[in-house]
Amino acid sequence: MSFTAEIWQENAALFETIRTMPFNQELADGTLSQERFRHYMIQDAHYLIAFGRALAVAAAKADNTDEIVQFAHGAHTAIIVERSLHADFMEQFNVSPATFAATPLSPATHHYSSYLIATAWSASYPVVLAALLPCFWIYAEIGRDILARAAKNNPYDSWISTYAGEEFHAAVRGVIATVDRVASVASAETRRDMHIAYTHAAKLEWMFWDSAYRLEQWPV
Ligand SMILES: Cc1ncc(C[n+]2csc(CCO)c2C)c(N)n1
Repeated sequence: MSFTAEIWQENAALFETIRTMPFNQELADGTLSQERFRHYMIQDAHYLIAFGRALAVAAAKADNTDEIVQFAHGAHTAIIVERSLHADFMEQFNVSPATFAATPLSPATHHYSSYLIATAWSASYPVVLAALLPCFWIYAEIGRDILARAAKNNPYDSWISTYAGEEFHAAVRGVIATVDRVASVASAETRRDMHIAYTHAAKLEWMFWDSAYRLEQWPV
């Protein structure tokens, strides 16, 4: 079994919890409130900037030129996606630039963003990649799962098609292949740390969606 197949299997219950959580169920059936989607989108714009930075650090740590290109391109894409959130969704769901500028990172976004950036700078290349993998892989699987059961005329259609689309899936297959390559030459100790990083980031994906559903704010 490949390293990534093993990681997927180990985290299968967590994926099922994410797949069936209220945010994703309501996103699929089109009943998710605009207020919750708006909260998610603003936080996602913050998150994507941190994710882009972490990918750029991964590119700088890469073992070979193909992987420098792969992750530098990923960093570029994360920022393009962040900008398109402003140009398309925020426009459509009435989030003005002033509202975005006045909304700080929520506790969950702050936690996930800080974890990725700290890991990118301080961990070894294989562990950095394992921490970045859930963001790609879980979104690809959630995107396809939601597309398969999405209601007709779902107001969130364009969000769903981004993550269910072939272009995104091709990029995800590329990241999975790189993680398998890196794991195949890593020590047992590094592979163990990769498992820990993957599970940690996957839990933060759950927390991110859950916090949007709860319209999470700072308690003080
Ligand atoms: C919390 C959160 N996690 C994952 C993604 C998905 N995602 C966004 S950009 C990107 C890679 C592009 O380089 C991926 C996989 C998201 N949007 N928000």
